[in-house]
Amino acid sequence: MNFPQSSMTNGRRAALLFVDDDTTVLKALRRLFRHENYTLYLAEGGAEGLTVMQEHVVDLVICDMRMPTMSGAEFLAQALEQWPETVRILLTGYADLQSTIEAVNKGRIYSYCTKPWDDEELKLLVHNALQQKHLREEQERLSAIIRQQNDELKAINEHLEEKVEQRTAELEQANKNLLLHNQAIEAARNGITITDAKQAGNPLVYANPAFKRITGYDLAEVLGRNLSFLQGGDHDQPGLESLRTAIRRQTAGYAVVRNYRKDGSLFWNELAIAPIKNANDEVTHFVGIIDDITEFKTNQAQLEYRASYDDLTGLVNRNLLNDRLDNAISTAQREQKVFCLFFMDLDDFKVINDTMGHSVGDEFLKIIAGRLMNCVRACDSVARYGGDEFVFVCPSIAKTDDAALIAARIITEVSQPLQLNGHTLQGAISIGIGFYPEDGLNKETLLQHADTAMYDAKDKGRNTFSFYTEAFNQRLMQRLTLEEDLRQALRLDQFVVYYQPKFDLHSEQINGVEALLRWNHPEKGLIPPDHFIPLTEDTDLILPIGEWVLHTACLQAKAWQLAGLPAINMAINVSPKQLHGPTFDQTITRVLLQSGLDARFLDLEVTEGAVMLDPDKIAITLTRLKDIGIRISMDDFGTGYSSLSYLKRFPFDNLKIDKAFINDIPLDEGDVTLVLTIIAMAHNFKLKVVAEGVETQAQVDFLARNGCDEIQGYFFSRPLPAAEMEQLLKQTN
Ligand SMILES: Nc1nc2c(ncn2[C@@H]2O[C@@H]3COP(=O)(O)O[C@H]4[C@@H](O)[C@H](n5cnc6c(=O)[nH]c(N)nc65)O[C@@H]4COP(=O)(O)O[C@H]3[C@H]2O)c(=O)[nH]1
Repeated sequence: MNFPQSSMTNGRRAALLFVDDDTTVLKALRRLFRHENYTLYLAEGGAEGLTVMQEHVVDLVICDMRMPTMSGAEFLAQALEQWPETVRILLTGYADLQSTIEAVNKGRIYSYCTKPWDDEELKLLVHNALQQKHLREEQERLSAIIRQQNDELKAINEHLEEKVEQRTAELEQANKNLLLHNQAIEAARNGITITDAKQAGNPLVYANPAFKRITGYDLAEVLGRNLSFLQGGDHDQPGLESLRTAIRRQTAGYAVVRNYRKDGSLFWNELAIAPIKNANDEVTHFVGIIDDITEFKTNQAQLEYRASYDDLTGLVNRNLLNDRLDNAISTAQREQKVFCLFFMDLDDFKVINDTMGHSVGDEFLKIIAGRLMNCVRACDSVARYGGDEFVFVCPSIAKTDDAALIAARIITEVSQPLQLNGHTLQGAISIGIGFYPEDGLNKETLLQHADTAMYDAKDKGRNTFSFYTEAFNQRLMQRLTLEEDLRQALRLDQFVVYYQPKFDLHSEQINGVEALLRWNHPEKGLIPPDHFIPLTEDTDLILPIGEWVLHTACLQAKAWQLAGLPAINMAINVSPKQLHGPTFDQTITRVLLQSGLDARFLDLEVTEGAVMLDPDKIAITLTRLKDIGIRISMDDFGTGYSSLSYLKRFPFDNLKIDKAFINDIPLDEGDVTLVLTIIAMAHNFKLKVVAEGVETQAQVDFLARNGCDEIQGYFFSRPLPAAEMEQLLKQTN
């Protein structure tokens, strides 16, 4: 028989092992299979058989059942454990048949063959066993391949599923993103448009809701149209050209353009466009982002305006004035020309502001600004330089005569009465004029010199104009020096108070003194107050100096009382600035407290001009002072407004007739009538009358005869230093 397949296992010859203690059996078996295509191993016992199996690959074992030392069953059990793939066949006698069949059934051996065996049967058994082994191995190999392929398939499947899941997630995310982008575009504050770049005329295919909010157009009205309709007729704009170029070149573009809403109103569009490309890199659409920057533009314009113009009056401000002056100077230099500059300051504007409030003051300034503009040519610059200061640069005026004409016109215009808040007001302005280059080679000097000239105009009586002169500049410089000297005088204690007695014509006694300030200058000697008080008024120096006088005079009055001299009134001059100060009554109370002087001995002399500045406020202040016992005198009566209503309105105790009316009595009939009228009128108001500047016996007699209560003047005594005044008090009272 030929069994070619079974003799080969995995491409090699199958190996058979015969185990029997009987060498004749072994030889018989070898003989039987010698010519078959097998590799044959022989072992004379179980132990040797196991050694062979360890050293060689054995496909089939034929083993005798009954062997000494190790039985066939024992050997096969060990072989099964170590080489389960090896086919095991038992050679058995009939005596062992039962246990052999059991072994077959339990799978411990493949089959058995009873001794003596039939050769062909044994060969067939071996062949079949090997065939089966081969088939089983083949099946296992195939199963392994199938298992491996299954595993690979599973892995591919799992990978595919993973991929599908991932793709699905990506798609879901992409969908979400798309939705989000869509919502973002719809919710965007900026207008967003998409136009079709492939169609002629680049028509609109999409616009978000903000587009409607900004332009007022519904989507239905604008779809399919070219967005140039937003320009209205306003096509001549530089920004548009850059947008057109961008579209032509299919690139991104940006421009700020004027657009018009559906209602025709203008809005500033900060427009950015960008091309959208398809997969083939072709531009299919343009996206446009519209930002309505109208508010920003308006604010910007306002800021620019504010940087150059005065908010209140709309006149040029200092910044722009500086530029214009620079220009005027360079033009004048280039063309060898002269130009003129007016420095203007409203007279008594502070009074309007203080008495009527800032809003009236502002309105007043606006009206004046308008009037100034009326006086100049449209191309000239009138600037608001400070609170109530204005500057006018006039390149066309080169001669003093022309400048004087304009100045006069400005004064006339400003002085026209005007109605504000139910009041009739009359403006007044002082103008200083300087010429370039004569009065200043640069703008700072020119402005300063015109300002100096303006002070000259003020000095000349206000509501007038002055040309800059070096002489006045010198005077101004002296004034500045004097101011500094006065500050120093206060620091160095150079002020002294003189006292001039007041004589009571009824009791014929000194019943008071007036404190009069002197400046004991180390070089110039005693300087009278008229020489420096006006300046201290202008500079606020009067406040510390006035307080010093109050303090010194009150201390002096108290000192005389303490020295046993009869108690007399101490009259002290109060300047308008002091009186209008917010803490004047507190200052007085403090001075009284510090000096220890009883309020009823203090007599404050105020002028008509001072109370006139803000009558309501001053009436309250004076009443408050009067309430604590202080006396109030109206000084210099007759020189100012001399209004009867004032005598009623303010809590005056005394009325002082100015020296100007006393000088020529009793000879001048006019003055006599006036003085008699004042005395009668004052008495009607229950005021005492004091005559100032009494120098002659005739004046004394006249005044005594006509009921004047007190006199003050050189006739009785000049103002005296404290020590001399003390002597006089001792002698006379
Ligand atoms: N020709 C002539 N003059 C006479 C005669 N009798 C008095 N006088 C002068 O007339 C001035 C009277 O003072 P006033 O009217 O209050 O006028 C004062 C007053 O307005 C102001 N003044 C003086 N001291 C002070 C002060 O402490 N504070 C303030 N705010 N002003 C003061 O200065 C002005 C001038 O003061 P004075 O030079 O001291 O001049 C004093 C006095 O010396 C006379 O018979 N003939």
